[in-house]
Amino acid sequence: MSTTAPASSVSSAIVASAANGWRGLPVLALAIVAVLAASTLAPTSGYILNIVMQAATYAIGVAGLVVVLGYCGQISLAQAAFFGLGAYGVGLGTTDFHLPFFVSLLLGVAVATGFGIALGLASLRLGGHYLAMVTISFQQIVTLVLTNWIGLTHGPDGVKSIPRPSLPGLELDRGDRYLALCLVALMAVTWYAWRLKTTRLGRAMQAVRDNEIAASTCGIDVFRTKVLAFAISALLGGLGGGLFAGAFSYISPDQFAFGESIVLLTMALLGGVQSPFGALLGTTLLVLLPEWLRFLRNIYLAVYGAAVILIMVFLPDGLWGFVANRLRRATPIEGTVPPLPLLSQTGTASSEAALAITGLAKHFGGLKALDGVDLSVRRGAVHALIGPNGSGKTTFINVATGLYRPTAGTIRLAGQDLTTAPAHERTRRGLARTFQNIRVFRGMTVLENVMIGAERPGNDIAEQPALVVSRALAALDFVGLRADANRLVGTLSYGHQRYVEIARALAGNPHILLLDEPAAGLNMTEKHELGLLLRRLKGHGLTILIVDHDMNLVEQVADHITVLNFGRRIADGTPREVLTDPDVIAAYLGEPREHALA
Ligand SMILES: Nc1ncnc2c1ncn2[C@@H]1O[C@H](COP(=O)(O)OP(=O)(O)OP(=O)(O)O)[C@@H](O)[C@H]1O
Repeated sequence: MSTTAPASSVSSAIVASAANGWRGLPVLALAIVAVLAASTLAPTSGYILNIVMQAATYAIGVAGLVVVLGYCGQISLAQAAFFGLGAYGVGLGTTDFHLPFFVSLLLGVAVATGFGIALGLASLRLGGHYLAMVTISFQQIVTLVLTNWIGLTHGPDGVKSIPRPSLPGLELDRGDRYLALCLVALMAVTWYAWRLKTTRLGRAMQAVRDNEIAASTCGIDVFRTKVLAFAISALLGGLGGGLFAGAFSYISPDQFAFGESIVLLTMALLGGVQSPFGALLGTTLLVLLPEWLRFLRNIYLAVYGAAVILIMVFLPDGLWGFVANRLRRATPIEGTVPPLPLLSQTGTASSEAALAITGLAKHFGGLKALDGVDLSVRRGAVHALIGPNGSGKTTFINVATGLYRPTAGTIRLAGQDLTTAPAHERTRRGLARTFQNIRVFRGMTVLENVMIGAERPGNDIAEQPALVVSRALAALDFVGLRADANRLVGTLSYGHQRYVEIARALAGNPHILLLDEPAAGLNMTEKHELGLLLRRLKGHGLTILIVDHDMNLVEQVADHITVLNFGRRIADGTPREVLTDPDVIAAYLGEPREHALA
């Protein structure tokens, strides 16, 4: 079957870049060797060493912000708290509990990660500013505990004489060697964060950042993704803090207070929060800038602040983002790919119900947006749902796809009851949709958008990165957007963004596709092209439920029509039966459709 065919006919470099970040591993290995060699030239103690050590350990913590904020879009103002938990893990573990350095580091990182998961769990109920407030509160609690639980933390006096580690045959007590350890950890973390962006989890995070609702209807478990982002971010914060404690041998609560979280956030934003290289750049600059500007004596803080504000106002993507955007080239992807599996289906409808909905009701307070609607979409058929504005069509699609909980009724997909299943679970079972108001992932390329569709849990190739790329390219081929694969999706026209949504849905090889007003906002030419596309899909036997006001489009493709009015079903049958129905003419059409009468 075509689904298991290799993607070798597509440029392997493109497939690798889009699907597999392991390619950076040899570079990482070389860089580590270079750093180890260069570190022998570093001073064993002193000012320069301390500055570089500070930048390296901070940058590890800032990489955590890249994951949680840059990739996943969740504002965390508690990174200094995680940094502090890692630092105190090492500080207290090595001095008071006499544990080996690396065991203490592991404990500190584990505690930080545990609290990171707990904060992530808060995202189930809270989002945006409220979640940010929770992270601030957590930050303050950690500072208070570090300051006031004197019996454990030594309070404001902090922890002194923190030792550095030693490995068999390698004494890391010397400054240059410990610096080498920090730099190796930094490079590994930077590589990991960079690679994460091109993995399935990284794409899921970016999808959640760009559009949570669309992400959930692409099969992404939004809550789990956020918790993972918080966990990884806290883990990296704890790691940076643990190494920081060993670097300076003394820690105190004020080093991990709220102000430091702001400093870490500023580092990420200044360099470019969507790239670990940006975070590295921002951290290096913010550690070095105050040192460089010291000759300005009393006004250096003002100049420093002004420089940071100017850069952030005029370069909203940060310094790295600014350069990366300039260098971005949307090169087309050459080569052939296996066709979409749906193209091998037959074009005949069966009597079996792909989607069976009975007695569906959705009430918003006293408003009955849906009131006991029955609707059955036959496998292989194109079923249209029409009705006047406000009759409940979009609500129907939202309830069917799990974005709204129904007030009453049942929803069965291929015989399975999904009435209470969350949106991502329905997508896993093969339900795909597009939106009336386009919902694409704006920070990502066209190809990445469609890859997220191909990675739908339950899709046969979801776990195989190279095949995900070729499936996404096949879907783009189908809608005619292959040449735009490497463009940022937001640069496409409105009509083409709709096609990206359709390609995203098709790449997941769905059992049924729900199209919510696909012709809305399109011009006449685009509507004509959309009609042709839908006819091609119909020809391949894809089961489709389409909502639209464009009766020409509906007449072109529909095998069956259901009409809603005030949330109730007023007609259901073949296009000829429905479009000549006096109730439908009175409620919606205004006058009989000529084609239907012919
Ligand atoms: N989240 C919501 N909260 C409250 N009322 C809602 C909500 N969503 C929809 N409604 C109401 O439910 C009714 C049906 O709206 P819906 O958007 O489903 O209609 P529609 O048939 O899709 O309309 P249109 O063709 O204009 O898109 C409307 O009265 C609308 O105001």
